[in-house]
Amino acid sequence: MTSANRLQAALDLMGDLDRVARPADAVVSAWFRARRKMDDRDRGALLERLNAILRHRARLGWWLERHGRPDTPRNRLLAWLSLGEGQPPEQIRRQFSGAKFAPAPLTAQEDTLLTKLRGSTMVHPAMSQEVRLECPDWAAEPLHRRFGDSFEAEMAALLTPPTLDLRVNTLKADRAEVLRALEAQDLQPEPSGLAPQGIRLRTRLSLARLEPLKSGAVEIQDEGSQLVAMLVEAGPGDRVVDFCAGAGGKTLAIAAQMENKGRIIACDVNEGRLKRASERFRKAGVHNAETRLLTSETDRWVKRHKGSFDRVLVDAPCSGTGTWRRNPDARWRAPEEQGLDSLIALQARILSSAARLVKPGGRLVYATCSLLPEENEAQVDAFLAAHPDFRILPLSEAAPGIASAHPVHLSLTPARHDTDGFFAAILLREAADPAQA
Ligand SMILES: C[S@@+](CC[C@H](N)C(=O)[O-])C[C@H]1O[C@@H](n2cnc3c(N)ncnc32)[C@H](O)[C@@H]1O
Repeated sequence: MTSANRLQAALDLMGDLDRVARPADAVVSAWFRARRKMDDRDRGALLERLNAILRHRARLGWWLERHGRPDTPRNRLLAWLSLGEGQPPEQIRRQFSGAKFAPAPLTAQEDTLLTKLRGSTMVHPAMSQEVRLECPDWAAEPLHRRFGDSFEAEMAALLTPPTLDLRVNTLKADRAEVLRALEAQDLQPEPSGLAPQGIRLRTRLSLARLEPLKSGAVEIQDEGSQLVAMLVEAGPGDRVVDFCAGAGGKTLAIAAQMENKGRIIACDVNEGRLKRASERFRKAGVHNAETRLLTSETDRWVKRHKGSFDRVLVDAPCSGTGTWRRNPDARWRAPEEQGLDSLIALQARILSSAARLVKPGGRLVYATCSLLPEENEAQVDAFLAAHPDFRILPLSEAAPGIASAHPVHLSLTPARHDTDGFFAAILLREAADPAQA
């Protein structure tokens, strides 16, 4: 592809992203599926540019507004080429040639925009802190409250490109063996600092090159997510529920901890995700997991299985504020679709319903990939106030090796831990007979 063809491809994809109200990664996957023949290098370059534009969305919008131009894919791309890539107007003009598979020539207004942007840098002193740090209005107040003096550092960390984290599937391989295989491919793998089965890759690569991924010896999973699954501490033979299992990322990690013994039930209200989970179980060699589609969090199945499980994980639907490194577009979508308040109410209902499944003496883990206190500790406090038969197991007792950003619960933040933002609270149900405890 020529550089002009790559720009036209970026415009097509940005147009789809603006039109389709779905997460960027889903839109991008669909777009590439329809263009399977695209060269790996073109694909990599396109993705890199697109992600950079997504990570600079507020700042690019600020510049367009300053110069009285609407925030369209074309204007955004022009502003990016000028401010982000430092391309001079004449170079941009040459690529917007109107030739086949190249963008249409610049209009007079677009040309003026480039002239005005020439010599400016991405950040301007008149920008608010929120624009400079790409923090949407809906999340600014709770994030300031959560981070105080660390707000700037945490928001800046959320703007860095994510690393690629892998979890070794101990049903098929061990970490030393996978590390050796990745080293042999010259991928410079590093064992994760906190997750015992984690491996971090910092070199950019096409996933098609990752042999252990094809064989099911590793899964892609952020280190924070691996730690949440670890806190469930499910053992071989346990009966476990992963209540909001989605496509089974944490179910897979828990099943491996259980050495394929016992039973883990992956529940969700989304049939498509559970289908993907089943496929992943097969590929990973997991035999002790099954899926259960729920009609809602109060499905009759929950009532029928009250008090039946040793471990229950609630990986609740949330604002996803902790995953902005990976999903930069999520800032500008979620959770306005359903509203933060209704999301918080849903989390409370899910937690309280899933808690019924826990045996006396059993463990309930409530987790989110949110950084907002109202989805995390406030949610746990409200649950405990309404459920006196549960108490907290402090992280310092459950996993003393993890230096959390919260005194009692697991709280991982991008600036402190170089992981996605994650929260998890471990709740124990009092044993009916104190001797059981
Ligand atoms: C954070 S995601 C789960 C991610 C998954 N555990 C993983 O590790 O890959 C939250 C999940 O909650 C599910 N969900 C939403 N409402 C629910 C409800 N009322 N009951 C159960 N699950 C629900 C969503 O479909 C979504 O898959």
